[in-house]
Amino acid sequence: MLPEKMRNLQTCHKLPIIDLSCKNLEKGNGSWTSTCMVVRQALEEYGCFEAFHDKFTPQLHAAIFHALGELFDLPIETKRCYTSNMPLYGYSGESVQAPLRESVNIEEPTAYEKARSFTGLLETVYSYSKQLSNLDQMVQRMVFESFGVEKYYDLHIKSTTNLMRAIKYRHPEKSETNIGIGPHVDATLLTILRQNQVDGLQIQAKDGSWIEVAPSSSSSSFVVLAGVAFKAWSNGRIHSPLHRVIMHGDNARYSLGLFTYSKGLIETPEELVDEQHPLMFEPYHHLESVLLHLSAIYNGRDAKPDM
Ligand SMILES: O=C(O)CCC(=O)C(=O)O
Ligand SMILES: [Fe+2]
Repeated sequence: MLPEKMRNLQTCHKLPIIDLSCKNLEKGNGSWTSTCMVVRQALEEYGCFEAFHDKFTPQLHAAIFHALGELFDLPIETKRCYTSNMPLYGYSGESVQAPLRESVNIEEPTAYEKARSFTGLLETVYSYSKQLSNLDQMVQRMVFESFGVEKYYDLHIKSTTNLMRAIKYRHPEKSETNIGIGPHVDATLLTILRQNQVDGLQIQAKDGSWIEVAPSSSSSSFVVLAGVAFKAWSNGRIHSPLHRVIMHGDNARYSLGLFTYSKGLIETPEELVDEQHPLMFEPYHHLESVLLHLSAIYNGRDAKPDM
């Protein structure tokens, strides 16, 4: 019998890869419709896939990860000045729970002015989030279409808001844990992640095994992950996977995430509820409940899931 650690990584799963490049996809054409179904299948089976999207140039990626390196190299006193009125937004330093991890969390809608007045480096990161947001909206539209409820999409997307998170995981010292962030689900609708060349993200498959995510280094590659809000919205059909970051090797890992929330209600469309699929989740105020949850963590109480 293999030790538990190895057994859990023994997996024949491979994360689905989906090409969402605009040159191939036009809303309404055949490949758009079939790609909507492929996105749905990936989110139902894994809650996650690797997306290719051709709008991001290698130059842009080089500039972004260069900016991230400089951002986290700023003195700790400077980073701590990037604060927010909202709990856990702004700069979040290394902690007992995640000793390798620091993050800078930029929230909309005040983000632009604030990021700009803090440092030009954050402005670069924030402008990138605008492009990621287009990808996010495209995936959400595809999900709505794949479930035949596109009539709700426009209203839904108007009420969404994003958090852009820049993360650094330093490599662990010999005596330290190699856990960058422990297993959690995101409370988002969707999370879109882009990393530097250092892997470490793992996604739990439905059978309990961990899939090591090794995205292509192409500037067009992103990891798309469903949060619990999409699971609730879809009446449990979309899977929201546990995921974690494990650090290997000597290099620091940098990642950028776009985290999407609704400022309104998460409510399952009536079309997705019937006798075989009774309502699993009562409607709830998304962002409001996430912020309440964060306040609970902030006040030292134990809470799950992560934001
Ligand atoms: O750094 C990553 O790739 C994952 C980060 C993550 O899961 C989170 O911040 O919720
Ligand atoms: Fe996460």
